[in-house]
Amino acid sequence: MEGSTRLSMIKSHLLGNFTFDYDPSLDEYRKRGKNFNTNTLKNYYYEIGFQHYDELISAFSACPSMTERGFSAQTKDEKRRLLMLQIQEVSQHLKISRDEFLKDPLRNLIFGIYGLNFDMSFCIKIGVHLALYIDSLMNLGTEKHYNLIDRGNSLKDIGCFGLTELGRGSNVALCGTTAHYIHETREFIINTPNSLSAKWWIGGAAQTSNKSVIFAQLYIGKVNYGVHGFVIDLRDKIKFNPLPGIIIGDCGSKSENDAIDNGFIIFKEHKVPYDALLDKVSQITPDGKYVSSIKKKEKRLGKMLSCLIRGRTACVNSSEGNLKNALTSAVRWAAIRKQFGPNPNKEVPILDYLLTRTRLLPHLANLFANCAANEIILTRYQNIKNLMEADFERVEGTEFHAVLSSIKVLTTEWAFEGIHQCRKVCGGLGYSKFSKLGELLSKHDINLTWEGDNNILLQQTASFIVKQSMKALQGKPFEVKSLKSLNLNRESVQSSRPPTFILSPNSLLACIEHLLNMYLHKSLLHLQQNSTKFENYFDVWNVSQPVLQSLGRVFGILEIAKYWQGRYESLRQKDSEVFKLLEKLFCLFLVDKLLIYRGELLSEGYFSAAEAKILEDEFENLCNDLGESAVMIIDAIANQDFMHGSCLGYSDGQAYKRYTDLIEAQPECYNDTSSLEAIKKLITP
Ligand SMILES: Cc1cc2nc3c(=O)[nH]c(=O)nc-3n(C[C@H](O)[C@H](O)[C@H](O)COP(=O)(O)OP(=O)(O)OC[C@H]3O[C@@H](n4cnc5c(N)ncnc54)[C@H](O)[C@@H]3O)c2cc1C
Repeated sequence: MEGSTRLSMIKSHLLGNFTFDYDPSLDEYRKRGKNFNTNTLKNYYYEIGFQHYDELISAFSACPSMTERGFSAQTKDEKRRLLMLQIQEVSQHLKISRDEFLKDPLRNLIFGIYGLNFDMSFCIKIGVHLALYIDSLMNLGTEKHYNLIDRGNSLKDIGCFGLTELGRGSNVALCGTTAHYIHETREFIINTPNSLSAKWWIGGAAQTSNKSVIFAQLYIGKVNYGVHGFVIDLRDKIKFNPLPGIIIGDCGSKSENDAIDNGFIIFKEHKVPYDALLDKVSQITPDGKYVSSIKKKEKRLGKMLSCLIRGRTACVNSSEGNLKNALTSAVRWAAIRKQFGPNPNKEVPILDYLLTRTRLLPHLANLFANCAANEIILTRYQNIKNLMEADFERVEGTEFHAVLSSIKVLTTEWAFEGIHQCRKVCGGLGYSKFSKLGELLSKHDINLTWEGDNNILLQQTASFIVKQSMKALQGKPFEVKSLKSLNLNRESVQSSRPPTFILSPNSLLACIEHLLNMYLHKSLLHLQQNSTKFENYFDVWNVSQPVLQSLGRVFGILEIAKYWQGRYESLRQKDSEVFKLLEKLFCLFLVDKLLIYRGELLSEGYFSAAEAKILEDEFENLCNDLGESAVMIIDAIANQDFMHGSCLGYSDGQAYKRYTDLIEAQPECYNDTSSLEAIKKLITP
């Protein structure tokens, strides 16, 4: 037992009403796990950007507001104050500047990942400024905006990102805010023409930001040139009041993430200078003519929205952090918590039950898949960014958008389901605020909607696959890697059967590939059949959605799986035990996904009922086998205890003591008189 743990146990014996002997349950489970090198697994998991983690861990650990954050922040205001303090403290320990970013963009991305592992609100608050506001200036602005980027990086300005409106979210092309060009003075008048056009939900607008990138319809005379970005001062920097012609309010309490001050913004004929226009793509010449390097309006909109890439990336990263923190609590707690047993005097840990293992282990496999998804982005992001800077319309850019959209959907959904399962595995104590699981679930929830609603994003992935396939059917071969495994021959897809050794990683992967081809042909068939029933493509597309959504999903699963397999293969020679462990997690991931689509595969005749049964058995075998090592796996990849902050998930395994200490530390624990008067009135003496 560590000295500090022993000391705090002695103190609690003296002060509290709950006393516990040292609980060895977690240590005992650790000894049971299959012997593998946890360092190899840790190095594998954090390999990309490994060099940056030490800097981040020591910066975060040096901030008292982060290591001792506790559970005291209750109200919206308290949460906001604490968050600002955390940002302030971290910024004193970490160098952030445009030069640092350009020198090493990976460092910034890893900073985002680590921050999201600490707390979504923390990272989103600073992320809206650093990623959405500053990225918009970098992607859409020109040299004259560099000064603003530097000011933003050194926190002399704080900016927000104003796209969504009260009346319009997903359909941003129809945003209502207008920017009318006045040629005489070379200014724009920014206006909110009606209540539904108020900018809404804008993170950081209600209190923190003095600047914003605002998206508005650009008009010259009566001609509308579509949505453009403008960088606009919102407040004076002395009193922090909104400038004349700008009204700002708070969007009110939310389900969670209240530390982020989401606000609404109304413009009343507010004048801004010409340089407010982020003019990399489009300019207005001195004689008042509109010129643009991207001719089509909808393509220009695509460029404007490319600023959302990092936001979407953040959703994938944050899913990994949230799910990992939840699993850390649930797996450790399941090794500590004992219920029932063959011997009435000796209960067994709930993690011993096959049922618990089948509830937790598929989510652990998803977590490793999410880690692979993070890496797909980390390894491709800079290259794609450079390619798109040179030529925005490159097909590689569209492909990246399709891949990112699908993996954003998958990972955010996996994390949501996984966190909820972890809450249930932790039973009643999982519902306590001190387990952090409820907070994680509510905070994570919005990842399924912001940065592109998941259902809309899947449509974009499906649209990319369908368009490219139509071109390929007309004789233009697939140009991008992710589509090379598509088989355009419907008969050959329909007649294909699973490889004999259905349970090997390659055979399972082949089944997923088949599933993708099956959904491709189903989608094309649905679109074709529906085009005879409906007059316009809008309706054809909409009624074909159920099958198109599956196409978008399976595409992402295959992309992640292909990447993941390549990564763990690199360990085959280096460490055969860790290699075998990762291979099992990989197979569990694929088996779990194939079981989701088992009905479809059976009805298409791809599987027989006996083959489906083999898959079901394998699912149980893998969960059972991996369940034995689950604590060791979590130990290898878990965050430091202060990062997850859950009393159930601490690495010392003293969950009961940590929980009751927190309960007794609450001022109202033994002395809550808040409703005493009302109770007295209610109860007749
Ligand atoms: C806490 C929070 C913070 C935010 N921060 C910001 C910010 O800083 N800046 C900013 O600009 N925005 C921000 N947003 C807005 C966010 O990006 C939008 O909420 C999101 O894009 C979804 O738009 P919506 O809410 O209008 O939903 P809608 O677009 O109205 O969608 C509602 C439902 O309709 C469905 N739907 C829509 N179209 C279709 C279709 N064609 N087919 C089938 N179904 C469809 C969707 O799937 C969804 O389920 C924030 C939102 C929240 C809640």
